[in-house]
Amino acid sequence: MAQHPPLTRYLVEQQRAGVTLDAQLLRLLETVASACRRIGAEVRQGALAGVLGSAGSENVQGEVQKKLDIIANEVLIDANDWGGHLAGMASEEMDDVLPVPATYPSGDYLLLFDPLDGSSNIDVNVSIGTIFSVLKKPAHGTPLQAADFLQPGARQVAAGYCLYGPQTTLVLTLGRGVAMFTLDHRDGSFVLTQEGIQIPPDTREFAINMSNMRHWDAPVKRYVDECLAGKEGPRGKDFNMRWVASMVADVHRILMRGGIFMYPWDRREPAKPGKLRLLYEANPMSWLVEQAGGAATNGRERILGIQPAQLHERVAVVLGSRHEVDRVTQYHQAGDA
Ligand SMILES: O=P(O)(O)OC[C@H]1O[C@](O)(COP(=O)(O)O)[C@@H](O)[C@@H]1O
Ligand SMILES: [Mg+2]
Ligand SMILES: [Mg+2]
Repeated sequence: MAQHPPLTRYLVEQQRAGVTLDAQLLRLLETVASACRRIGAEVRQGALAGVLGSAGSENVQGEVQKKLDIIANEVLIDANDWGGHLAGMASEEMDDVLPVPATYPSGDYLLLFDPLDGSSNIDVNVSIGTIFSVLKKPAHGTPLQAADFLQPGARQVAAGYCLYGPQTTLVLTLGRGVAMFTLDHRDGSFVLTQEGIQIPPDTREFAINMSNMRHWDAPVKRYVDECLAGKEGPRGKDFNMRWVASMVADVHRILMRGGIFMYPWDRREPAKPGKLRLLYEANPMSWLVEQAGGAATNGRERILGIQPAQLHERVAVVLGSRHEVDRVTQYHQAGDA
């Protein structure tokens, strides 16, 4: 293998090594990568391309959409809806699922995405990204329906994200470990720069939005209090804290050097299980983290085992270094007992 093989070569070698990767899935992954390259180009142009600021609209979840949320969503749709590899798409920014238009051949796969993660960071030039998840369309022979997308994360066939930061980085799993590709801006190719990424099981770094502390449940408060107590506390070591407010950047840091990320349920909107979306954010990130030897739960159960009941379902998220995630999960389970 060349020192930095391009994405296509990596995919073909995965296929040869026994990963189930048919021609449609191969095209899908290439297409998502090239859509991310285009989104990344818009991000880099920023004010020069007039892509910053609010779009003046709201998505189905009542969140104000930024111009880039909409642009990224459109780029992903335009790139994917004609190629014969997809049956349909679902996005954080679309109310309903989008079948491939009848004028184009339909494929076997479903693509789910958070087109632009970390929207609050767009206008301040902080890392943002695109998160994606791929499922197989159930073979029921009837037209595409929203229920086709309601599969537990354990059934994903591919998942990843593209981080638009100081470098543009594509991170991917096909169920055999996690690989990272860096965009070579000189020729526009994603090349393999790291394989077999492993998250250390222990960490001294946690990520949570501390401003919500007064709204947390007791197990989360206990865990963070113990971290804050440092060397003198029950953990016997000092912890550091990081919070980018772009899940994609926080998860990338954890894949690179370990840590724990939490966006738990809180009392602000008690009817919502959490802020993050199960299908577009939690499932793909949880699979990546598990594939890198980490763990991901909603505080009580494995995220990848959750049967989704609706498209835009939310979930509490605790993911990262295995021993820390286990600890937070045990604190919840002890509280429930
Ligand atoms: O602003 P808060 O409450 O800290 O939330 C930050 C979280 O919200 C998100 O930005 C949600 O993603 P979107 O930008 O796709 O809505 C996560 O990326 C991040 O972890
Ligand atoms: Mg997001
Ligand atoms: Mg988003």
